[in-house]
Amino acid sequence: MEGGVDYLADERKKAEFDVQQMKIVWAGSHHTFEISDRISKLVANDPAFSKDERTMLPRKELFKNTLRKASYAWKRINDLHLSEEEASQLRFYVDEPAFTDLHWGMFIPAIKGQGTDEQQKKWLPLAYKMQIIGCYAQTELGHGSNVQGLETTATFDPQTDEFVIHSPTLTSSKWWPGGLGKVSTHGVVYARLITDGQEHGIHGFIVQLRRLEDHRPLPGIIIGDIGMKFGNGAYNTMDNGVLRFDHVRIPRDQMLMRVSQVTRDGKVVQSDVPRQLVYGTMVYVRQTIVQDASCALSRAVCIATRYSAVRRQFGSHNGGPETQVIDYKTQQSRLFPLLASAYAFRFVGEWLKWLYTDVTQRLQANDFSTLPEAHACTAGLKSLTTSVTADGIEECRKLCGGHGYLCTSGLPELFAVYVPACTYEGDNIVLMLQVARILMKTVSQLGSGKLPVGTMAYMGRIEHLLQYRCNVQKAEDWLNPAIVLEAFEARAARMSVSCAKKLSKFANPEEGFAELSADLVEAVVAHCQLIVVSKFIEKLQQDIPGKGVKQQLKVLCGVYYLFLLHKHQGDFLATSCVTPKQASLANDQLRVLYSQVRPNAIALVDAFNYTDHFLGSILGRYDGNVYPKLYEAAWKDPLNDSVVPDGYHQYIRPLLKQQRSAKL
Ligand SMILES: CCCCCCCC/C=C\CCCC(=O)SCCNC(=O)CCNC(=O)[C@H](O)C(C)(C)COP(=O)(O)OP(=O)(O)OC[C@H]1O[C@@H](n2cnc3c(N)ncnc32)[C@H](O)[C@@H]1OP(=O)(O)O
Ligand SMILES: Cc1cc2nc3c(=O)[nH]c(=O)nc-3n(C[C@H](O)[C@H](O)[C@H](O)COP(=O)(O)OP(=O)(O)OC[C@H]3O[C@@H](n4cnc5c(N)ncnc54)[C@H](O)[C@@H]3O)c2cc1C
Repeated sequence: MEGGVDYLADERKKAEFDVQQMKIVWAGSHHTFEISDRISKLVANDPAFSKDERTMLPRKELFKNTLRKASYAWKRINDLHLSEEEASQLRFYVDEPAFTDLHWGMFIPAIKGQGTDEQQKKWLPLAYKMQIIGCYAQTELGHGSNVQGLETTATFDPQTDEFVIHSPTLTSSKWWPGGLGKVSTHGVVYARLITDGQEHGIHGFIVQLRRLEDHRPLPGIIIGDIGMKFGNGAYNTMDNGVLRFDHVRIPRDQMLMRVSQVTRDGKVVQSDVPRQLVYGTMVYVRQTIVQDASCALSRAVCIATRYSAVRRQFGSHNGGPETQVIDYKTQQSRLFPLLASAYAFRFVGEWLKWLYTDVTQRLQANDFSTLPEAHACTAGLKSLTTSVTADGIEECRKLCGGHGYLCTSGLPELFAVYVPACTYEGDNIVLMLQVARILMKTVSQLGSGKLPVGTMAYMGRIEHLLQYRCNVQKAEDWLNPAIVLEAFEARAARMSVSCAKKLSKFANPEEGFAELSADLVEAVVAHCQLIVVSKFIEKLQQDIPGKGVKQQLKVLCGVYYLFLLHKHQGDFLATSCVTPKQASLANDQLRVLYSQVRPNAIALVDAFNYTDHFLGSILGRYDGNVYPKLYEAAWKDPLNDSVVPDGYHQYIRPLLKQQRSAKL
């Protein structure tokens, strides 16, 4: 893959499986592997996409550099006639948050999902050619999670056949939309629809924000960037923006009208599409965020695993080499569950993509029956995977000791870029509580004859799950997927039923829900972990070619669920799903699996097929040549440009002089 001496060659020789085949499993297919391999190399080999100085640039330079890269990327996409899939891979491997993420990831999907055929025909060609650039302007200074609480108004004026978009208060200023601050010419703006003095809820409107001639804001529009965010480089390449409207007029046909229409005389007509489709873009993006979680986590794990094999501490015998830190059981027990989680999230992300595609096809045929399942799965899995990934990146930084704290390890920037995923596209707790509502509704309907479907189907066997007793006798019994699935199902079902029972004691269900919300979130976590475990197990039922590939995946699947069982043994014991003895056997089996991962660890992270450019980490270099490169990089820091620092004469010399004269 990369040239030069391979300091990890001995580790690579230990692999017990076909790494090339694992790369294809990770990519999803031969086709996606070929594209991602080719495009990642194309980006890595082009100096215009260098990331070397990103964490050292002041904001204005950083932002301009992002604009340069985005414009160059667009030129490459067109010059090379890249397909939509190849273009999106190219943007991914450029690896720099930019306005284009929101243009392609939210603006266009919002028009596709909520616009009528005519609206799509009018706006999409302009957007596809980037003749207009769009953002998704929903969140306000005063309201983000509570979408129904948004204050921006869109009042229909029947005299002129226009909507008047207005920000009535400071807190109604749009605040956060990516790409809005400095770039977008247009936005899908969410506002309260008012016709004839009556409110009709939140709807999306296509609003032009800047003149196409000179990029100045249109009359009545105040627009800018909201300021620096957490971390060096990181998400500061993005112009998250603020936007205010002073009675800005747009034609009536710029309200996205798939869900509801406003007629020429100001009547609001609901189509038979459910109103929740106004939230459809969020469902789409949450699904992509789950896929993205496996990328971010695998990247951190790749860095920490390679470095753990390079790094040696203690244990030298007769002057021989010290022990590789990856051989410490504590290191393995922190690192390998994250490696297993990266694979688990990959497969659940793959499944969620399938689910989303299926729901979209059904929606097109006016079948809305699977929308609640799509909402529950995307909301729950987005929350679970982003929380684990953000914590996992930080754990990987700690696994790299002191060097992990250097920007050249790539981990601080990765964490800073990634951690807002726990907040954007729905705060993780708020989304978990959405799933909790759906779980409680499902439990309350048990026995009514309405069978739970999709990922809640296991609740249909509630009687059995409430009586279930785990029959694990010895550690290896924990390798039986059927036993594991039942234990996870019973735990999730019992936690939900327990919450439902407590809820039923409250006279006011909303009060009960608020009071029990922390317990409800725990029940949702159990439910979502069950989904991930079951999708991993399902993946193993497929035909997976390649020497030893399936076996490695079985080991990783075992690590994933046994680690969860160990970490959450309080839940499993409290719900009597396992006995203390069985929990202890699970932990014994987990240690056995760690020792099976160990020889394959480097090959398992090689299977992600990341270039050194994409990893952006000296510690994670493919060749393991860490120390000379760390040493070399230190001298490139601008602080080392001069031997005597700027400020010496002003601040250090007078200090030293003063101490000398005090002594004399
Ligand atoms: C390759 C492409 C990559 C592109 C992406 C790049 C990433 C870029 C990085 C960052 C982008 C970040 C962008 C943003 O952050 S945009 C803003 C996101 N904002 C949010 O997510 C807000 C979160 N809040 C909400 O979603 C909602 O307000 C709410 C929490 C769900 C509450 O809403 P509301 O009060 O209206 O609803 P109820 O709780 O009363 O529920 C009513 C019924 O509706 C159902 N429901 C709720 N949401 C949905 C949905 N999304 N889809 C379908 N159904 C939904 C809910 O279950 C209730 O159903 P019931 O049957 O009980 O009536
Ligand atoms: C980097 C970044 C990019 C973004 N990009 C965009 C964008 O492109 N477009 C856009 O429109 N928005 C964007 N956003 C906004 C984002 O969607 C919101 O920040 C997010 O939805 C969370 O809402 P909030 O900020 O109002 O949090 P709040 O809701 O104010 O959350 C604050 C705290 O209150 C808790 N909380 C809130 N409600 C409840 C409840 N009912 N029960 C229990 N606890 C609760 C939360 O858990 C949290 O701990 C972006 C945000 C970030 C950070």
